[in-house]
Amino acid sequence: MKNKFVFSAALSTIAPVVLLLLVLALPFLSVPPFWITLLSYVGLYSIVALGLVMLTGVAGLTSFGQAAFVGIGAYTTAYVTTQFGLSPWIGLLAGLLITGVSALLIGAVTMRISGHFLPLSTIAWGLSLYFLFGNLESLGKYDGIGGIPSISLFGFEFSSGKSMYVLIWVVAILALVSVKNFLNSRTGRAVRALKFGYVMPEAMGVNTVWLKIVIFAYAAMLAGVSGWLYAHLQHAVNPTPFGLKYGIDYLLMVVVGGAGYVWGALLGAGLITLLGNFLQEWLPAVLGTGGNFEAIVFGIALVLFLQYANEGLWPFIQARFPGRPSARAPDDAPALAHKDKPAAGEVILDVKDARKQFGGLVAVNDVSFSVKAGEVVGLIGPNGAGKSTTFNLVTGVLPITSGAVDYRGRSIAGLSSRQIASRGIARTFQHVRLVPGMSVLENAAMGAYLRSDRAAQGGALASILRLNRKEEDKILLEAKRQLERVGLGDMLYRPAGSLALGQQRILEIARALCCDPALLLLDEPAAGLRYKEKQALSELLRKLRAEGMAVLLVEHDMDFVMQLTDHIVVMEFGTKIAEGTPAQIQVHPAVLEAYLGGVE
Ligand SMILES: Nc1ncnc2c1ncn2[C@@H]1O[C@H](COP(=O)(O)OP(=O)(O)OP(=O)(O)O)[C@@H](O)[C@H]1O
Repeated sequence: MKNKFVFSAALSTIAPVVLLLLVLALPFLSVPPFWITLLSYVGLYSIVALGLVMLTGVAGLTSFGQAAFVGIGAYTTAYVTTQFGLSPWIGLLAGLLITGVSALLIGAVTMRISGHFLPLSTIAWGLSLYFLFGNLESLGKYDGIGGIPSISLFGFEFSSGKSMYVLIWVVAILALVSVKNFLNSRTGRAVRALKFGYVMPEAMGVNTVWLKIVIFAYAAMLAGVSGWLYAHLQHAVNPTPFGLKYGIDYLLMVVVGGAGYVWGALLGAGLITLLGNFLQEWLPAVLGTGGNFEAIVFGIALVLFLQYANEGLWPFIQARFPGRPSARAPDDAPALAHKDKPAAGEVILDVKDARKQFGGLVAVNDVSFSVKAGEVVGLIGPNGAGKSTTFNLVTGVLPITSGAVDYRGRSIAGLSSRQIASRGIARTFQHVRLVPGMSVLENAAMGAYLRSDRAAQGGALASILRLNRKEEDKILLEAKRQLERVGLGDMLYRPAGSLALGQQRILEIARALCCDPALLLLDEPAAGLRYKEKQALSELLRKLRAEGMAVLLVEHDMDFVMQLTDHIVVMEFGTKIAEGTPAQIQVHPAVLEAYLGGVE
């Protein structure tokens, strides 16, 4: 196992270096200039596609507007170098600034939009920018801007096709490494979770709206860099390559290559560029020049890929590699800081007259109960009794209508899930919410999102530059410790999706433990588990209770609840109908009435 990891980790580090060497060697071989130019375009498109892999493939945010950001990068440098005679490097900085700021502004509006509205808004954005480029007098209208100078560095001028080819590919490889580093970090793991809904990452403390804006800006800036290189390769810009058609082509590249894989960006950019070039020559010869047949072929290819290979081609190549490189826990690292824990018996959670109304429906009707440290409390009741709603009031998923929820003496009513998580309340979900393709270790590490020292992490930029290794080691070691604590220590590197349901539920508990909680909220933890799995879960929760953890669980499995809990709260039609020890609840007339419809 260890050897396999060393090999695949080495492979993932070596691959970009091998690619770089190949790229640098090519101009010295007698490759025809035509191929050098074509490969330069593959590099330019790869840079844009890498941003899209992160945005669309990994985070699930479809954007048709990337070509417009390429346009901003290209037009900015074209304008400042030709109008003001400034250096292309100033053009790059100005381009990055304008792309970044416009992406932050557009992102702040569009990233709150969900479903089909997001892709639609990116289409609108792509179209409007295209027409803006084409209609502004200062940008040369549809003729564009010509006479753009070459980039020069330390006296060397990138004026030849070969030198630009090398520069483009060095940038493309740096972009690849940056995106890979980013996705393999604390913030990157949160990005990888976005596609599977926002409730789980928010419960781990992730500000999902801000994170989406950050990756939108990151992808836009990569597109802007590509535009900068394009302008200085072509020495001229016009609106055509920044229109919607190119926005669609970028998406096609990512879908064909493998939307969820960084190497898929390069593969897709290569294949679509070569195919496009081939079709441009071949189709008019066969079908005549009367129609835009290339677009039709690409359209058909897109439909076929989405239908039959929606993961793209990269997974087929990756299957030939021995194991997937992933984050690995170190053998040793300093421990993460943790909060003071309450003394056994201290009231941790105090719910007082909590009320939740959905319009006229009172889902939770002035319910009160409390949970102490070192105690397991069960919240039970027939379907529709209001258990999940109560749970959601405590975890901040739903705003409370009236009443109070105090955690360790301080009100948490009205706080967001993020803020509640930061106080020390961790939760699991009724329907398991894991990132299936991510390893067990990385899934658990999501729980430690709020625990790392963010100043040391430095956020996204530190991840990109790999300045986050010490913090990463601490987080991954903590994840490993918690997984060992719950008995999943020998499954660290398996994809979470390959685990049995029982193990997935236990993994959710390990992830919750990584939050360093004093209160654990478990939503139907025994649902769908086999007898043996339930026993293992019971044993684990007993162990946690003995360590002083407070546990509140919503559960339908009466045997499980009766054997495990210290105290039970029973709800029916939103109201608390009984409360007491398992023995008291089992003979409580109101409970028997609620469950059995009355006893004689
Ligand atoms: N978002 C919502 N909007 C409107 N009504 C809701 C909403 N969520 C829950 N309800 C209603 O509130 C009541 C309590 O639902 P809740 O899901 O809390 O019950 P439960 O005890 O958890 O049930 P189950 O055991 O089936 O999960 C139900 O009548 C439900 O239809």
